[in-house]
Amino acid sequence: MSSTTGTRGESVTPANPASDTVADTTDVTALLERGRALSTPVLRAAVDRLAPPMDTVAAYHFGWIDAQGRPADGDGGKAVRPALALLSAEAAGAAAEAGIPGAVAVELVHNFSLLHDDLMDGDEQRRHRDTVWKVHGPAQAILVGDGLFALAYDILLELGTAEAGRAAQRLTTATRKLIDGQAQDISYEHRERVTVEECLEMEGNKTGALLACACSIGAVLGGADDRTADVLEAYGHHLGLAFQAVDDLLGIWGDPESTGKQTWSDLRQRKKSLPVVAALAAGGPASERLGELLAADAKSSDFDSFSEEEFAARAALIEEAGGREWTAQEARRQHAVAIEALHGVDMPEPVRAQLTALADFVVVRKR
Ligand SMILES: CC(C)=CCC/C(C)=C/CC/C(C)=C/COP(=O)(O)OP(=O)(O)O
Repeated sequence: MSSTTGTRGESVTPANPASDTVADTTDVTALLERGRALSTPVLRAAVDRLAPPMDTVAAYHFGWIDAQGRPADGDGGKAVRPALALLSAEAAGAAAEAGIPGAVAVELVHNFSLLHDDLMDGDEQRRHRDTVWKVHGPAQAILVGDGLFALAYDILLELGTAEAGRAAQRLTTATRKLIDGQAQDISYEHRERVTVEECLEMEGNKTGALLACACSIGAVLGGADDRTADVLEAYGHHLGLAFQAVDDLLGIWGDPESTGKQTWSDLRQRKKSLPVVAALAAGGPASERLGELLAADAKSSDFDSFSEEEFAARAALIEEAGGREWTAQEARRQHAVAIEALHGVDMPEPVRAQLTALADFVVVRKR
């Protein structure tokens, strides 16, 4: 496997234990850059429609300006969903450009969810800078999130075509799942035990649904019939599950320099992410000790001032109980199912290869 780093640091070097079995992914940086280049002008024009100061707050969130309002070239995210939408339009036989409104609509919903999620979780860092609620306050985080959500439908529905209506319906279904997944995720933080099945269902909702939707609405806007869109949606769903499994690994063992988030971010949040749930389900001494510690943590009034060492001890138990390896295997399994799903559609072979490369990137990413 080759090792290279893109202009925004999209390393394709194996980054975590999920990466053992994937193919070379060296062209992914170009795919992500293309998605970003084609969608950003439309995204910026959409954001400009927000009333002040929401337009400025959104520009800060996307990294176009800094906290002082000066132009910036900040980390606006990996743009995985736009890349998927454009490739799916091509898979349907259209030019990539046909997928742009879908790419932008999904990216708007994704960013709405990040703004609200950071506020709900009290997360202070995203994309290597302070979160919107931290800089501009909770009201702006809520309002700008709402604004991005509404803009997503503007972008689709002002096309005025039957395809845009079908795409908007798929976006609504995906957003409902995204919200369900978030509600499940939050409720699980307060539960002592969550099954692996419950965790996978939650992750399919909170992450799988929107990646799936990026694919299906890109395809619909590219002229695909519903069956073809459904096949690409299945690819995106399993890719989303792989994506979230890797996110769960990075949420415990990720390097903050790469992820742009705090150390041990998911442990600080008491997330019942896959490594934790799998470790608790494994049984054995490490699993039992972890269960005791997490049960005590749930009642501890000192949890917010836990040291790095205390989180490191919990991470070590999760790993010893097998939660890290199980999650890495799950990422690889979902990656394989996603690629297999692509066989259900006739598409130009270069597009199939690019969708495969994007799936490979998802399991080797460090951020
Ligand atoms: C309703 C509501 C509040 C829902 C929240 C749901 C939520 C935050 C799900 C997590 C999805 C996820 C993996 C985000 C990171 O995506 P990414 O790594 O592609 O982010 P990037 O754009 O920064 O690269």
